[in-house]
Amino acid sequence: MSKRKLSRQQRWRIEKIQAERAERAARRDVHDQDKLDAGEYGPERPGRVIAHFGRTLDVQDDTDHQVSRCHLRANLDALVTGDHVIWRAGGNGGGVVVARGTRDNVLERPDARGQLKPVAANIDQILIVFAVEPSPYANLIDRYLVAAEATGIQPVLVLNKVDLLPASGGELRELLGRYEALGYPVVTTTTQHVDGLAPLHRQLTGRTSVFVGQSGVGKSSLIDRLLPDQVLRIGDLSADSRKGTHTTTTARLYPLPAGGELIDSPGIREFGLTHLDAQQVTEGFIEFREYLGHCRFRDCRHRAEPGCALLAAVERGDIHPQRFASYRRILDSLDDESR
Ligand SMILES: Nc1nc2c(ncn2[C@@H]2O[C@H](COP(=O)(O)OP(=O)(O)OP(=O)(O)O)[C@@H](O)[C@H]2O)c(=O)[nH]1
Ligand SMILES: [Zn+2]
Repeated sequence: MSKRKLSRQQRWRIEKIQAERAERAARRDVHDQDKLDAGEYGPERPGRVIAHFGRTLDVQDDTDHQVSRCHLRANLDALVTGDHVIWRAGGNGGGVVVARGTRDNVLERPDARGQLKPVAANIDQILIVFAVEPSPYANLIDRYLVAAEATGIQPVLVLNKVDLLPASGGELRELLGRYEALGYPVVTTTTQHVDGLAPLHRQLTGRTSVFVGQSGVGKSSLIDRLLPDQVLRIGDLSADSRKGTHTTTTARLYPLPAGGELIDSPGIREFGLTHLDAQQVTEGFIEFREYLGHCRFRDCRHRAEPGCALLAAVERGDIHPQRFASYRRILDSLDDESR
């Protein structure tokens, strides 16, 4: 068989599969529409997506908090964990999602091909976890803050393993003071004391949060303590036979015992500085914002230009030199990545 013929045959197979798929989806939608018209589904109710497996979703009702496995009307775009939806209950515990609410914000991550894909929505705060050990490298915190600022979601700094801090408090305490002065909430934790998570509990109550941070800082340890009843937290998804191991990357929303929610997945935990441009980095340093647009040259790169408002602020001591150095390093690393 010639190479060409084989590839034509393959193409045909692919087209056939796609056509069948589209037809199936259309049939299901017509079928749904019939059922909706015939009143086989209950009334429209608000809910929230707490997990998703392709076009199958677990939706928690806003009123009675019951979870129903729903499918998505074929005319709706893919939803993510955290999305507010309108759904209708069907027979045997299932249902159909008929509309998506507007998103306050969305957390995105590049997929295998480098395309940004939403992974979770409607998040109130990103908890950036770092630790006394392994200690954060210079500008790690700034990198996370810039990435968080670009999403529009409030970042919160969580310093874990404070049981390992020297009595004097060390440099990290000083560093944290600087971020507090910029207006960032800072919380310190330890999993080694019974009440070591008290300040964290206060920060989480009534909000939807995600945890991010470097390996080894204690994210799993903290989350295990926050969700004591969720031993199967991530593992239970891979037991779902319909999607195999792929579902382990799916974000899931967990209610916190004291109120509030946590959205977690391995992918979310690895959230970091990806796909940012120079402008996002510049605006990600919140104390720079009041000076932006005040440089003598409109295209000022804030390097050595005369009349640079940022450099003048650093000079006066209004911008900390370490934050400015950090800014330059992050910009330089973007240049490296795009080369
Ligand atoms: N001393 C001390 N050790 C801690 C604390 N919290 C976690 N650890 C330890 O730090 C190590 C790493 O904790 P993990 O919870 O696995 O960290 P992680 O951030 O989930 O790491 P990855 O799974 O690699 O992303 C473990 O040996 C924990 O026991 C703490 O408050 N104090
Ligand atoms: Zn400038």
